[in-house]
Amino acid sequence: MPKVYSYQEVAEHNGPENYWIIIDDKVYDVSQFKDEHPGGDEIIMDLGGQDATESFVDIGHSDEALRLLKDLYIGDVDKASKPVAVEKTSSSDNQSKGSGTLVLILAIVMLVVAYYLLNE
Ligand code: HEM
Repeated sequence: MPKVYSYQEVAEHNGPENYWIIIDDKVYDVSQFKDEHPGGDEIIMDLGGQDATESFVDIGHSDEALRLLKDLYIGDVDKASKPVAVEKTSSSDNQSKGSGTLVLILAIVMLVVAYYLLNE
């Protein structure tokens, strides 16, 4: 019998020591694998403690990736338990960083346009 974990238990493994993710109602311990992930560790850490089925499928991972999953499998998710929101501070940091860059680019574009208009 595979071990069964509640969404709450999985959500508690969202780093920095341990990262578990859910794909197709199965729980995978990706704490070590994240460092070897060809798609980068950041993406895995962002999804730590959460259901990553959609992201995993969207990428169109190869059969090799599916084979790797078998070694990381630790149990099933208890579907009777309630999905919980995982607190993520890093992704909101990234967002503000992203918009800061956008503002900088816009400012440079405006300066260049102003320069050309003034020199006409
Ligand atoms: C434990 C789960 C995962 C395993 C075993 C895994 C494995 C792999 C492997 C083997 C590759 C190389 C390309 C391939 O063989 O398909 C790959 C690439 C990649 N993975 Fe994952 N992956 C996992 C989870 C995820 C998740 C949750 C995401 C979230 C979006 C993700 C995003 C990516 C991306 C962006 C690439 C790079 C694709 C490219 O540059 O061609 N992976 N992964």
